[in-house]
Amino acid sequence: MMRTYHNMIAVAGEFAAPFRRTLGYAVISAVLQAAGWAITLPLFSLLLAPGALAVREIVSWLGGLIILLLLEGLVRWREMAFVYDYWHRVTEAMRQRLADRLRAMPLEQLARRKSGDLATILSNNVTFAATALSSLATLAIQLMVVPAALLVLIFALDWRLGALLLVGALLIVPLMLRVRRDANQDFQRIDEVDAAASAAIVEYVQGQAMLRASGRSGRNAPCLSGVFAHQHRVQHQTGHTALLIAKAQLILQLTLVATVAFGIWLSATQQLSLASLLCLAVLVAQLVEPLTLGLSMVRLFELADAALQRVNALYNEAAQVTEQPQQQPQHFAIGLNKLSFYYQQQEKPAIQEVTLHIPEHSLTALVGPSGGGKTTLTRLMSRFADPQQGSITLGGAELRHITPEQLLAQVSVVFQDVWLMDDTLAKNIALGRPEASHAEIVNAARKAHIHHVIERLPQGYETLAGEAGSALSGGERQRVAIARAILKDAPVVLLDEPTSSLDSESEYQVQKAIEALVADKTVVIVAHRLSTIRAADQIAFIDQGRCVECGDHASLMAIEGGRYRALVEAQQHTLST
Ligand SMILES: Nc1ncnc2c1ncn2[C@@H]1O[C@H](COP(=O)(O)OP(=O)(O)OP(=O)(O)O)[C@@H](O)[C@H]1O
Repeated sequence: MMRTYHNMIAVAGEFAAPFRRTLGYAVISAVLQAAGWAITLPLFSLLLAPGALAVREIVSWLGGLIILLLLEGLVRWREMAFVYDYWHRVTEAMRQRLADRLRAMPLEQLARRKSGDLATILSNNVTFAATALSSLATLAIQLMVVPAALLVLIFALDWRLGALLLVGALLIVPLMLRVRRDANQDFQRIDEVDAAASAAIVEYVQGQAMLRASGRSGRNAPCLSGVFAHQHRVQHQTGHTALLIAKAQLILQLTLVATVAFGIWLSATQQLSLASLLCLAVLVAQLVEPLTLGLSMVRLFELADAALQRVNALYNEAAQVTEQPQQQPQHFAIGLNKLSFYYQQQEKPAIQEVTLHIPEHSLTALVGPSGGGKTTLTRLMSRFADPQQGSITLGGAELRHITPEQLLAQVSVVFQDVWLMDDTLAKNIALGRPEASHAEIVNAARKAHIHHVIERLPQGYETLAGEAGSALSGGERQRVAIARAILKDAPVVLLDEPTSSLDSESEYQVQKAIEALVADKTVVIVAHRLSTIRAADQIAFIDQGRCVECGDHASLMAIEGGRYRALVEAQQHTLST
């Protein structure tokens, strides 16, 4: 219970104070409600008293009851204010905080999480967590405080009646603890299979072209097979808690009936007044609803608890921090100093003790066999993740000490998979410099050799990327990304395999676009086509995470039995055959 409360306070964030206040109101209104029912005892006593009716006293008790009801309505109104005033704000703030948290998470950590899982947290779990704060928490208080207060009143009527009820309530405690524990585990499993199903659907939709080509786009698609059946199995298995709840409800009903029967016997044997018996009947009748409703809602409370835990766990994920003291890059040379890096859960390092100096305004090409570590090196230069050993500097400042805003302002990246956001092509190009004028956007597109392609589209620069996506070839998408980098005009450019899998015309166009982008910049390019990087200032040959050779084309070709030389000769041989 306390864990759930702490999770609620953590999730409420800046709204924790009004939330606490609302819980206070919920307690007060529940106590007022129970106090109202307590008035039935003096009323029944007066009504059943022998002799003339004590009208004045009856009216004053009724007046007291009306005041209590008015007070309760007033407090409940304040309580509801949280639901109406804050619900949307809490939901929005929660999503905003989670988005901030995702932004602060190292990209490597983010890439490891399934997108379906994150989507579930940001949509379903946030909605449920907000519902838990806005209405379930106060409902839970109502369902606990009202029966507790009624139990105290029944004890006051006759301690034996109270004790009987208490024993019945204690009998169901172990059952309910089991329901809570099982339901909590169930909902975590349900969340996991739901997230897996969402991820599978995303994969199924994105991979349609490939699946249709291989004749596996139907129910037997590899990404879907088994996912829904597993989801159904898990949902079915998790239904057993409903049986436990029904058992607890039965025990409770029997206890209530036994209490009333015991009260009748006490009254028949002159141990309980008739007024007390009538009052007992009223109090027991008031107990039925909150107790049965409370029991049937335990699963819902646990579902909310699971949502709170998942939202909180994401809040608490490690963030990539800017270490103190903050440093400013003094120039645009890059230094890799004894750099080593492991991907999570990988035994072999992807990068091992790489030391490389990339001078300002120079072109450095990374070459080597597939899986050697070239992409990882460029990713580390944009602080995709922090290296476990060694350091990377930009202009003499360590990346860990540069704020993300400053780093992003200095570095443009064009990676293998060009990502276009769901907006117009103009907005996509202006992503790195939203304040750019239309003329500047067109100018960047011209330099990137993509202007004539965009102009031919019916909506031109106003074409939505989603619609343009299917009309743009791989090379054209890359040129949109290059136009984006040209417009941003950052002094450092990281390019990852921009010429992979293109026909020769597209490759020529992309090459021209790159030439426009890299002039006067510090450039690191991952290259497979060695012909295009002969003029590079330096070429680093990366294999098994190590920099095994480094120099310009001529000096590397001069190494007898050198790795770069062997690669060039192998490519020349392939081209000539
Ligand atoms: N996200 C990841 N998680 C775990 N291991 C990874 C990840 N990305 C890459 N690796 C591993 O790190 C090593 C280096 O990969 P990297 O992609 O940097 O090589 P590369 O030289 O760029 O290869 P290619 O030329 O094929 O793109 C490989 O062993 C690869 O399997």
